[in-house]
Amino acid sequence: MTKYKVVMTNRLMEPALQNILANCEVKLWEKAEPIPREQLIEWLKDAHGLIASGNVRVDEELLQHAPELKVIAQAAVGYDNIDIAACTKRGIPFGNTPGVLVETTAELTFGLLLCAARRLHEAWNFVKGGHWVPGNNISFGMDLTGKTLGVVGMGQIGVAVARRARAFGMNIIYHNRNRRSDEPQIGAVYRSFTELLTEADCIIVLTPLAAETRGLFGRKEFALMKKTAYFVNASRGAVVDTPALLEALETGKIAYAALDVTDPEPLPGNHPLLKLPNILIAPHIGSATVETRTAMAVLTADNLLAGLAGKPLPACVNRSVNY
Ligand SMILES: NC(=O)c1ccc[n+]([C@@H]2O[C@H](COP(=O)([O-])OP(=O)(O)OC[C@H]3O[C@@H](n4cnc5c(N)ncnc54)[C@H](O)[C@@H]3O)[C@@H](O)[C@H]2O)c1
Ligand SMILES: O=C(O)[C@H](O)CO
Repeated sequence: MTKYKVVMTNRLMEPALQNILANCEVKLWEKAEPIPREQLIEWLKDAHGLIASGNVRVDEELLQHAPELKVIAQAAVGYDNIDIAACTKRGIPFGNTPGVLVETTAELTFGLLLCAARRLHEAWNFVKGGHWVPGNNISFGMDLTGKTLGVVGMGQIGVAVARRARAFGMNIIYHNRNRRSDEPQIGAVYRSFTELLTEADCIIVLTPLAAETRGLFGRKEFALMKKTAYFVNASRGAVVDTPALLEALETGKIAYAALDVTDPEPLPGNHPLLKLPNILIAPHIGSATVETRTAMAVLTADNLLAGLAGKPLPACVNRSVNY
């Protein structure tokens, strides 16, 4: 039996990779740098399936070079690198991995806030650097208990973060594209975007990156925040205007930022954000545990194989082409 041809722009965790290799003829890009566009175009010319990754742009121009493509899958919930309208126009279902990474990403997101508020990475560097001598200490942090957390983007991960914040005795306000009907269950109170910015002691961003959220946090928004505010971004780097964040941290418009995502990514080693004392940056590791990356890989393989077989994807973004 002829096997379907599949292009993978990065490696997936076992056993999902073995499942795909057993069922398909695979071209796998394994190098650390993103696959060059020309290489991807060349590989896609007779491919039936594509496993994409966040560093690959899937748009109309790319799809023109993939006439046989039946399905695209990606091991991520965010899909800002994929032109969904272009996929839909060609009848290609796109599968992502919602749900399976919610608790893990919430752990990292709330963990960033906790580490930032208690200055844990400064504390560790202080001790490691041999500065812990009588009379010397790091600058003090901030209690979370009793403070107001503002969640912007109260979706699956936002709700899981709110649950953790409640356990820490925080009051929770949120802003979302649509006001939620389950506020009592979540234990969060709705605010307009401006109200949230002015009222929150800590702000956590968990919206998708889309046209309406690109640059959502700019100079004006940082100016509205409390000077003591802690700002956490675990969504996508481009939701924040990076020069505006830099200025806000340098000039004391806000107190501190903790980021799991940056613009650009990876952040170059000489980037001015890295020179600031009031920032903590992680290299986009929200979902990066063995268990969760494995679950994401399994769902991605299931999406791919379902699409190749012409069946509904377990998690499909453009369902209109895949029922
Ligand atoms: N750091 C990481 O490793 C990591 C991991 C997983 C997800 N993410 C990011 O987090 C995002 C959210 O994931 P999720 O699973 O919670 O998705 P979700 O779809 O469940 O939640 C997103 C929420 O944002 C809201 N929203 C959309 N546009 C908005 C706007 N303009 N203003 C306010 N709210 C808006 C939506 O209504 C929704 O409630 C993903 O799209 C992805 O970009 C990052
Ligand atoms: O969107 C997501 O799932 C994460 O950012 C992937 O790493």
